[in-house]
Amino acid sequence: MTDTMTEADPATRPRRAESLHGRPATSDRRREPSPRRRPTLPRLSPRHWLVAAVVGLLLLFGAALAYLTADPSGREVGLDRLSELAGAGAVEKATFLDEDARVVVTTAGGEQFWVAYPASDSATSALLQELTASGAQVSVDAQPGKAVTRIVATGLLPLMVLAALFGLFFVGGRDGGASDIRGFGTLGKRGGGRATPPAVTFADVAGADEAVTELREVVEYLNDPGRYAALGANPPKGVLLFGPPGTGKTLIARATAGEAGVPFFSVAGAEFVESLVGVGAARIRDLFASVRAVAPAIVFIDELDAAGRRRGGAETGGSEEREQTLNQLLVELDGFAASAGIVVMGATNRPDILDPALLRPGRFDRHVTVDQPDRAGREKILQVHSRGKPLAADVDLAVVARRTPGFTGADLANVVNEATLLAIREGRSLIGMPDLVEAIERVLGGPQRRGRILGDEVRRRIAVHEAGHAVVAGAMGQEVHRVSVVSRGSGLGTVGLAGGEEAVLLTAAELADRITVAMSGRAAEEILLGSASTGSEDDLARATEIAREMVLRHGMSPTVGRVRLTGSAADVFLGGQAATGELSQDLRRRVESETARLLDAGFERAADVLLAHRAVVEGLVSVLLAEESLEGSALERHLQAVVPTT
Ligand SMILES: Nc1ncnc2c1ncn2[C@@H]1O[C@H](COP(=O)(O)OP(=O)(O)OP(=O)(O)O)[C@@H](O)[C@H]1O
Ligand SMILES: [Zn+2]
Repeated sequence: MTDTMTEADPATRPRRAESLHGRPATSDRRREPSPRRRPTLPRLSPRHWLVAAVVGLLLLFGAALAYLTADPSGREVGLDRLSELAGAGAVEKATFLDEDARVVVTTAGGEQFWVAYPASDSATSALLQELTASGAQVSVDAQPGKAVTRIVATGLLPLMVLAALFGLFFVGGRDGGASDIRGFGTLGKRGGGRATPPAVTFADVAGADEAVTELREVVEYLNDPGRYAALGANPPKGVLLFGPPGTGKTLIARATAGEAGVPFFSVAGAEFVESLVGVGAARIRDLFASVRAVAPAIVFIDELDAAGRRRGGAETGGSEEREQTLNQLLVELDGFAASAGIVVMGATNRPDILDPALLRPGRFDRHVTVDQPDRAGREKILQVHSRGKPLAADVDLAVVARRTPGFTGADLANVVNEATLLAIREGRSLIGMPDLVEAIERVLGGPQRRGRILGDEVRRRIAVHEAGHAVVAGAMGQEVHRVSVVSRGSGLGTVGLAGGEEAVLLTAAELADRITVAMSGRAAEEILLGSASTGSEDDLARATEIAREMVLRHGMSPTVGRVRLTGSAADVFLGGQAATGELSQDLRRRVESETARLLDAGFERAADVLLAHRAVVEGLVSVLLAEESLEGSALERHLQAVVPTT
């Protein structure tokens, strides 16, 4: 059981999650500015190469023609005029341009003109002799450059243009075999995929161990799809990656393909939503046709929410198109067999707005959370990105990691990049610590980051809240396997508790414990910080729900009695609204006060534990502020003093 300090919709929580946490008063992380796209050089497909070749060849052809037809200097005169001048000894210089079939003549007076070769070769040699005899300085230029150019321009170039055009039609005429450059031609034609698997592997992904572990199954499946089919096992057909922008969802999907050695098709959800009805659906059909041709393969749909938005909303324009697109996507997802070896991975940071039909079994039924990295994760990411970069001896990546809480993988890649640029700009061959520090400032100052970073005070409050949950849960004998103040999905911090959720029966004492654990974050804030915050809203909602059910459903309140209050009024009550009618005024009051009493009791118990172990809580808070997350034996050591001995 994971207890997530969630601030968002239930849909954003990992399945089987129990939430003990709350939302900050104002921010809504889901409305974050859309993810930055790092500019990358487009990969050229054969099709693009061919287009480039045709254009290039045509340009060459034009240049050659211009060269060949360029006029020699001077005006043209007749042969007889030349003979006249030669006879008078007035020709100073005569050049026979063989390729142009012209004679360029300079007179004693410095005048320049040209004469076309006579009609026959013999006449031309006669002219040559005549000019030589006249005392003119005569030369013959065979113009080898022009000769070659003429052959190329009139023979070879047109042939090459024709060949390239032919290739273009051939490549363009079938699916696949193209790249994933966005916005060029139709999706079907460019296919989105490359037959060669990406070069990135899990080794290039750092600080996302949980996600990587879950995706190993996908790799295994792609390595041998037939085995899944033979065993009748449920293959990982659709995987939904969710997490904040820049946490490496695209990278992880690409690395999964690289690890499995299969082609990777990448498209953006928005590409399927056109204004023309039916175009998006046709693109999806084309895409999957190309994927089937090269399977096993991975299809990655970035920003899945753009195409997979909940249907039937009151939207203006484009909704019919969106519906058709979504339906086609569902048809494709249902259409391929377990042995097909096709895995569709979707990424979103708004799982709450996805159409529920997309999340059904057999579709996007595997959910992988891609978290913001914690301190250790950030250090590993920094290591990955500074691989092969010249770091000065004073650089300590652990220190950089400590200084960058809240930074995503993309932010950290940016930091290393900026630091490199700084060093280059100043003509240094090594990247120093000052460069990295300056780079952190620059990335922090960027427009994307400013809203996302949490102030020290808020971080401390989150740490206090989470430490409170952890210590109280530990004291209640629950197994706490992880505490973290790193935002997870849309949450602020988390406490991972083992077991519990699947219990068949729960005793009144166990329910009371749950209320106590839920109230403990709030209690810690009040005790250690002297005030409450909005961060406990979800915790309170949970605790209240449990308390109401104890009173109304399970007859666990002495004052209300061992009774199951049924009927619509009680259900309304359970739904959190004031009951009307059916429950008597008196009974209603008793239900209310019993609920409040159970909640108060839970709070008091939590507060008692926290007061008794205040030093443990404070110790945990400072470790959390430094390390950001704590698990395994390190966490065990911290909670040792509070865990009851059995
Ligand atoms: N865990 C990580 N390990 C190493 N590098 C990372 C990691 N996360 C992000 N990066 C770096 O940040 C870049 C951007 O990440 P990516 O585009 O994969 O994020 P994303 O979650 O898909 O974001 P978006 O929501 O913006 O699409 C990656 O190409 C990589 O360089
Ligand atoms: Zn909480």
